[in-house]
Amino acid sequence: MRYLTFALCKGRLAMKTLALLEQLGITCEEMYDKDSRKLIFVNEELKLRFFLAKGPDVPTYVEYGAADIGVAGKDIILEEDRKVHEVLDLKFGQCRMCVCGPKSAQELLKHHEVIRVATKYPHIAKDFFYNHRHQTVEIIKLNGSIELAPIVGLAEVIVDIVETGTTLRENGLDVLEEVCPLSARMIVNPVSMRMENERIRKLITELKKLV
Ligand SMILES: Nc1ncnc2c1ncn2[C@@H]1O[C@H](COP(=O)(O)OP(=O)(O)OP(=O)(O)O)[C@@H](O)[C@H]1O
Ligand SMILES: O=P(O)(O)OC[C@H]1O[C@H](OP(=O)(O)OP(=O)(O)O)[C@H](O)[C@@H]1O
Repeated sequence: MRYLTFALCKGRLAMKTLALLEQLGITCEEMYDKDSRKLIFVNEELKLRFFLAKGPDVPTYVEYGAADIGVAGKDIILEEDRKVHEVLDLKFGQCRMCVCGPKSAQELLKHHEVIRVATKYPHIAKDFFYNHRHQTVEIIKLNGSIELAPIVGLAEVIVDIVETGTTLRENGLDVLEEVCPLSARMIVNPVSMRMENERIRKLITELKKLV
């Protein structure tokens, strides 16, 4: 039996993914050691391997087959648009992709003005404004603290993740429009899906009972 390799996201989703796998008896003790710099972990008994990667890299590993299976946020899956099968909504990491800004920007949206949109997700933002709203905008790519952009005058609105709404509230911004709901998803390499069908199907079926 060959190893099945899992690519998991570092950060917010990591522990929840491990906790879910643990419920199926899939454990990887070494992975919980926060001080370790080790990147890949093996469960010899089940012939599984796990590694943690930066979120946006997870679909890349899965598309190329360097990982058979991945877990990543729907935001990342949409933004990266890789050739992978999305097989399961894991239901944790729930949040929303939204257009946000000061209340005053509502008018600019309403009149389809050519506004500036700051975001960590240029692909999602472009698709939403061009294909859904049929509005021409200027997309400005940022890498974090997106809420700053309308405050300092870099953009009129942002496209970003909203979970509790605290960041928006504390910065005097509002949700102006919802783009889509998000949560963690399981993705599979298309070739692995065929070659390791039985093992992967079994895993999906067992996970489905838990989520
Ligand atoms: N409040 C939230 N903010 C951001 N992402 C969230 C939130 N709630 C759930 N998520 C999910 O968690 C994933 C991001 O987790 P992570 O901790 O890696 O955040 P990040 O800020 O994007 O990472 P980094 O700090 O490396 O830029 C997202 O892809 C999303 O699907
Ligand atoms: O609605 P809330 O519960 O406040 O969560 C949403 C915030 O959390 C995320 O930022 P993150 O902490 O990942 O920092 P970043 O902006 O630097 O990526 C996201 O980009 C929002 O800013």
